[in-house]
Amino acid sequence: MPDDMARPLIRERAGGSRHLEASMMTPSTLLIGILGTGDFSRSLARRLVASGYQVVVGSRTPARFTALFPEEAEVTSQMEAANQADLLFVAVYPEHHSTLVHLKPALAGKTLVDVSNGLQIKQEGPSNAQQLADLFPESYVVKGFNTISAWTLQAGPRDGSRQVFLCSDDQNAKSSVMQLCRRMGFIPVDMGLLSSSLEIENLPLYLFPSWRTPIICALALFVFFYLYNSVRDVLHPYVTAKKNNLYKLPIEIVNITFPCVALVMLSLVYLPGLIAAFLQLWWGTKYNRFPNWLDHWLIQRKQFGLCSFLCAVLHAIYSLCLPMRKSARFQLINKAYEQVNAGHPDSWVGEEVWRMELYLSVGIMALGLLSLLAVTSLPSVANTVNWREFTFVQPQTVRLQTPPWPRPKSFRRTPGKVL
Ligand SMILES: NC(=O)C1=CN([C@@H]2O[C@H](COP(=O)(O)OP(=O)(O)OC[C@H]3O[C@@H](n4cnc5c(N)ncnc54)[C@H](OP(=O)(O)O)[C@@H]3O)[C@@H](O)[C@H]2O)C=CC1
Ligand SMILES: [Fe+3]
Repeated sequence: MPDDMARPLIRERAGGSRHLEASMMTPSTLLIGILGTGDFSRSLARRLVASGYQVVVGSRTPARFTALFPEEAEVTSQMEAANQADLLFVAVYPEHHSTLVHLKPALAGKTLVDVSNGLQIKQEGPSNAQQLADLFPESYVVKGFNTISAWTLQAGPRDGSRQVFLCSDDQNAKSSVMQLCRRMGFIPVDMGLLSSSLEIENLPLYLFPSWRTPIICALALFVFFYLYNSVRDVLHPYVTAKKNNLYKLPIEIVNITFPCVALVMLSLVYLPGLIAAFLQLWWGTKYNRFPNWLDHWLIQRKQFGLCSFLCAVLHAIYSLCLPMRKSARFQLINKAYEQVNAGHPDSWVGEEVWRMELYLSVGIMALGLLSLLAVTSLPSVANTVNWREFTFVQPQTVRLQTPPWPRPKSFRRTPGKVL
């Protein structure tokens, strides 16, 4: 039995376990074309080949780029690719779409996937996809894949961005692209008709869309509490007792401001849920739509929570670093005492204290941000690791797609027999 135990449950192909996904799929008869040989095209070709598709790439100068594509993909002229392929990705910048018009007869009746992105957010159409549809009225244009980077395509959909937003005026064309999308390991999201393409093209241009309000909120609260604490702990003692507490501004005041912000932000995580529950009780139904502001607030609860967590982490780091500051202060005061004792009344210690406070607060801030970065990048690192390589459990796709073994006799095909 030792030999049996040593044999792996899932047999590796010559190319290694990374090809497992492709090997489990039925060989596709669909020939996928890609126009353009840029970064996106190369990554897409790799992904399609790995997903079991036949790929033909159309280039203006095919000989120059053949070596950059996987062996299984054929690199040929644009016309040849347009003639051969059943479905084509247009991986060419939108300003060059018009240079493809000579392919119109070859592309008639075929599905064109427009992957292009805009350079700036557009509020009004026509979108790139609509312009492409106007250029090729006899083809079926599907908008999609523009939110997936060339890097994600190449690495495989293991990190967070797995959703592919698709839209088209032709239901069949959209369905075939959705199927292709699933086989490549992505999750298609149907966005309806081609008129939604403007929205899809704008998506990658929004920078952290759901973070804006929570970050503005956190900053506004920080400023408010910082001013309040400065007035209470620095200005008030100065006015009433002529006590100089200015040294507290860079570290101590910041340190007591963070928990205030963290607590208020945490309450902002729970508050919209309570308001929503109250509204539902008030209406007596859960089928009414919430007002827009509440809807947005509910969606951004995670970001509010993470901002609150950031403030709590910074507070913890500041608190841990306070003893460090106290010992440095002690040493400085000691030096000042020695200087005064030695007959130098104009001591430089005041300036030194300021410098020390400044360095310390900048250092602590950097430390806090770095630790937060490390914490937030952990989930994506965890996603990038291929856990299958560490487990002995067969992935579900394998169990679902391998036929039962040994097959019942009645299911076996007799070679040469016409059914
Ligand atoms: N890179 C990315 O991560 C992403 C890119 N996209 C979209 O994919 C499309 C392609 O992007 P990308 O691959 O990065 O761009 P590249 O500049 O790397 O490639 C563009 C390709 O277009 C082809 N092309 C065809 N006609 C022309 C022409 N007249 N002038 C210049 N080039 C032409 C060229 O191939 P050849 O010379 O062989 O004809 C060229 O390699 C763009 O619309 C972009 O918005 C979308 C999401 C992510
Ligand atoms: Fe505390």
